[in-house]
Amino acid sequence: MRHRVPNDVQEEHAFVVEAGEAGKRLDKFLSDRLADLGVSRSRISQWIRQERVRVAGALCLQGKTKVLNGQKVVLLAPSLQSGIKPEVGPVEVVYSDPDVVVVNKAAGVTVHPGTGCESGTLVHHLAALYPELARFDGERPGVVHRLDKDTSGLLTVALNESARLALTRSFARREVDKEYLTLVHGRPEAEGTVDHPLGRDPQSKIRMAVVPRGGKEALTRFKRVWTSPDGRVSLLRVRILTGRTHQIRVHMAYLGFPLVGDALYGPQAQAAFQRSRPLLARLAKHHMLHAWRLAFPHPRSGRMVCCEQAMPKAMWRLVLGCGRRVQRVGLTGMPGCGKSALLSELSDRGVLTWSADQEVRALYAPGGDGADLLARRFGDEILDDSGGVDKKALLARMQSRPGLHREVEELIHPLVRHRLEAFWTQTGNFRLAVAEAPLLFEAGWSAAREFDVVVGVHCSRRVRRARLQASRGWSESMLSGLESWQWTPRAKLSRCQFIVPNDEDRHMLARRAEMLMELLRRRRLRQIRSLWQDLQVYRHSRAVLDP
Ligand SMILES: CC(C)(COP(=O)(O)OP(=O)(O)OC[C@H]1O[C@@H](n2cnc3c(N)ncnc32)[C@H](O)[C@@H]1O)[C@@H](O)C(=O)NCCC(=O)NCCS
Ligand SMILES: Nc1ncnc2c1ncn2[C@@H]1O[C@H](COP(=O)(O)OP(=O)(O)OP(=O)(O)O)[C@@H](O)[C@H]1O
Repeated sequence: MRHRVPNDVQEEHAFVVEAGEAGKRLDKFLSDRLADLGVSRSRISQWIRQERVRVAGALCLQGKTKVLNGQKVVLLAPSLQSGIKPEVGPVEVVYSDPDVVVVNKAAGVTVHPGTGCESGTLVHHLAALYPELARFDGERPGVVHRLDKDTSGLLTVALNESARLALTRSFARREVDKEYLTLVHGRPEAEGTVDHPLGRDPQSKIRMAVVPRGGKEALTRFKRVWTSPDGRVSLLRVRILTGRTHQIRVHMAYLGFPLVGDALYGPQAQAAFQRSRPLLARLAKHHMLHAWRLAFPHPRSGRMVCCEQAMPKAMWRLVLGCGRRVQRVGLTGMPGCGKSALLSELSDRGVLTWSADQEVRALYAPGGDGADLLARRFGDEILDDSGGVDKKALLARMQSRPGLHREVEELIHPLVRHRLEAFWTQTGNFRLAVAEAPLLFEAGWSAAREFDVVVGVHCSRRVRRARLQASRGWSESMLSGLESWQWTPRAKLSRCQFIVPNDEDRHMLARRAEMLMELLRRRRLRQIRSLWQDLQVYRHSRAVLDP
């Protein structure tokens, strides 16, 4: 009878059983002899069943058959070459040994070939560096887990079959600790878990979605590590306990915090980001997701291999860019202390400035919103001939009716605050912006949301009184009347981070303005340094094998 020889036979391996091997099972004998090639026992059993093995000239279909001393065992194995043609290309190896290699995949690189991507993938480049990968068949040589094309970070690849099996087992048993870093729009809770099944989006062929029925179980945990001062962007550490397609992207978008750069799951947030921070948005060409930490038991020794990979440059530059915003300084103090004088010294030195009193003047001008509101409340007699607010008349009313000043403030302060908010959004590339507001604390603007720092100007009442008398002709009763509507000097100054004394002349005030600018600059640098320190751990790479 003629034996059927598989027609794809490519390689013949012939061995003679030695005395020490006699009595071994055939499959065990072959797997020991082929160990260097990284061929698994299950692959050998398959070959035996496929009639590829002859013992002493006879076809043998039983792996359990015992081999005898001196017998010739011939295996007609299919080619052990993989379908991947090695290509020289960039690969950043983070860790490697004879069994396993860990690489830092760049965003935009596909891991293995698939439809529409036949060459130039990471495994093509790896095959050029590690010829042993050619022993795997198929198009995913050594690949034991995956990273999406646009996700960057750590990827483990097995270099032989037994390592592949061991690593696949470790992943299945969740012995692998894999953590991602991601930048999302908005400010999620300090930490959270998303437990919603995922399936194909019924409305789109390319999207996944949280689906009410028929989805696959999906569990994502995150911790927020940093949020930009304007609350627009946060950096998260994320672990996924299941590995569904686009899991992190879909789950975070579902919570309302899509990934920065993710036009598929966060098109609106991305468009808004592009509008408000066009230069920064250019850094987010793809979604900001980076597999930064990977720890797995070594497939041979079982010792943990721990790798950490710094976040990519574009992601770090985005964090820094979003972390750096104009320093918002509030300036306040008692009437006549010299707020406007200090503001003009700062403005002369290139600082961007804003003044509540000037905004009130604009609001009170003919046709202004303030004039309109006050006229509706008090009638046209509060307006002068041009249609603007008659400030003398208004002040006289405020002084004559106790409590009326509060009513005026309640009408006017929201308008002023609105203009202050608009001012913060128009600070362009300025590092420092100072907003003068006599009633900053009284109006409730002291919250950290409005200002990074509040500066108080102080000078003795005697000096204030004299200056106001000389410059504005204010009487003692005028001054004390306005003061009675304000907090005391002590209450104001105790809430300020910096105090600028102003009892001396203008020359001295100019020097103090320069000193203040220097102190504010140092404070800005300290804040940037502390951001660097807080996020230091995500900017360094290391690979260690635990003892
Ligand atoms: C009282 C008004 C008519 C006086 O106008 P005028 O042009 O003469 O002075 P100006 O607006 O430049 O204010 C001068 C100083 O007065 C003091 N002052 C002004 N308004 C108030 C007030 N409501 N309570 C206490 N002090 C005040 C501040 O120290 C201010 O710097 C005017 O300030 C006003 O309408 N104030 C109510 C709105 C307000 O609270 N403005 C303060 C800034 S938000
Ligand atoms: N160091 C100084 N030396 C001399 N004059 C000064 C000095 N500082 C301020 N002045 C003058 O004192 C007056 C009051 O100062 P300024 O208008 O700056 O005070 P303010 O705090 O803005 O007061 P208000 O709250 O009433 O608007 C102005 O005429 C100003 O030119």
